Amino acid sequence: MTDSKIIVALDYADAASAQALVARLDPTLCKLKVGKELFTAAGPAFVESLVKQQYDVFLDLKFHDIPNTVAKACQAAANLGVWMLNVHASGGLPMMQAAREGLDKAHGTHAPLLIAVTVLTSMDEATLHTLGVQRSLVDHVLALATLTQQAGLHGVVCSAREAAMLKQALGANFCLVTPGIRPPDATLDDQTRIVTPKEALALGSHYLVIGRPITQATDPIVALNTIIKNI
Ligand SMILES: O=c1ccn([C@@H]2O[C@H](COP(=O)(O)O)[C@@H](O)[C@H]2O)c(=O)[nH]1
Repeated sequence: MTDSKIIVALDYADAASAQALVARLDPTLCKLKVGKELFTAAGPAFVESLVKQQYDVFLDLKFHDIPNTVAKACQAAANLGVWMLNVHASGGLPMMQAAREGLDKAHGTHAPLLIAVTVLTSMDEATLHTLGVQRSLVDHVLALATLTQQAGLHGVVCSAREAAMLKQALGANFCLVTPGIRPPDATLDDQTRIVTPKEALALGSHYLVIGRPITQATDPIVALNTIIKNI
């Protein structure tokens, strides 16, 4: 277990490419995130291999289904030994409560942190409105995060732009995990609600999820160390 606040998103097409980077990293330097691309390609065995290499692993599969299915999926994820996993808050209170209860049954005191995605950091307010959501993006994030806290989850995925507001509304212990992190000179890619690493921590993010600014850099280790130095 490292106290690093950086979670490197291992968004690779296969286990070999991901492992090539992992072998150059150090579990004391950062945590790792496995998302839909790598999990679909490499499966649970690769997640377990990262855990065996002493990494804290965030399994970012964003479960969203009927409560029973999500509860069982969370149990299966917990059995891989991951440090954190997530569901979509828009699955609603019964789904999130079932997820939490599923984890309680699976792992007792060693249960992973369970968090919920509010509004994806790629999404802006106009896109949110096309889904029929009429309130502002910030109000929607707050409503989903409040529901997540009511369900007894440990925190949320949000943009660091919403971190200060959520910290004030839901308390300093409610975990804020923020993707959409971009160093000052980085490209936006498909993210819209971006924040620099230093600013994200100042705003109250507990963990920064960083993918392409590290993985697509000419030298990912140099990119990671530069970010660490700047924060
Ligand atoms: O709202 C969200 C939720 C998850 N993500 C994930 O984080 C990383 C970000 O990667 P970058 O390359 O730094 O953009 C990626 O794995 C997403 O699936 C997110 O971006 N936003």
